[in-house]
Amino acid sequence: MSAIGKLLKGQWVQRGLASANCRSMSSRGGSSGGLRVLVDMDGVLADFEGGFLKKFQARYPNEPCISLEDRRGFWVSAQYGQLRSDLCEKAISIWESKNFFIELEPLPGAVEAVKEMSQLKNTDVFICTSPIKKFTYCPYEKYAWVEKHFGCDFLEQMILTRDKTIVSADLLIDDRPDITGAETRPSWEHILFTSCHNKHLTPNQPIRRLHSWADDWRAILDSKR
Ligand SMILES: O=c1ccn([C@@H]2O[C@H](COP(=O)(O)O)[C@@H](O)[C@H]2O)c(=O)[nH]1
Ligand SMILES: [Mg+2]
Repeated sequence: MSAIGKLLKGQWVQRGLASANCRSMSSRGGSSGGLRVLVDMDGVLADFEGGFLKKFQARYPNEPCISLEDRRGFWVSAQYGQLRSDLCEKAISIWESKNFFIELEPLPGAVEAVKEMSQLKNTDVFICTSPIKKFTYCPYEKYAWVEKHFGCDFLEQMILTRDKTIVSADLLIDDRPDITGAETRPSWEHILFTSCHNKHLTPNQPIRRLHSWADDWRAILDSKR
């Protein structure tokens, strides 16, 4: 049976019931016409790196792994592949598995900060995240994660795209250092969110950082108003 067939037969029908209260009209949505902020999900709101390491160690207890302290580079799979070539596929198998994305823990202060940000006057907040191409679980679970931590009204603010350069905004808060795509001059300023994989990095271009959600994100927003 195709992946879509399986989804329609099982997962969506079953889990869709859990979200029945999200079917009604939302009170969110629309735009204030003010500052537009895109907030990435993996590595900014959700603890992708911590969740990955925990599940990798649980599934492959006899394989070597890379501590968060030793992580370098955005691509987890690439660093595991350098450690030993077959570990690349094993790493990928972790985030391709059911319940990987939904079970990620929020990063400290992330949910509180984004809820507060979205309540600010003249401020429109969107969660902008890239799904993996193996779509069986990831896109569904990303929506479910936002519903779980922010409530169903926030689903109006979701943008799933593998090319963030074509999304127009004032700011993009994202842990990936190199964000490229079809648009060579994106409208947003990229604020690099510090993560275990990028904290040692000195980017070629000057780039502002948000070191954590305890850092002064309000000042960054105000600097663009
Ligand atoms: O080695 C890796 C690490 C992460 N991914 C996936 O990339 C995206 C990252 O999304 P962002 O919106 O840039 O945070 C996410 O879906 C990870 O699962 C990967 O494919 N390989
Ligand atoms: Mg990210």
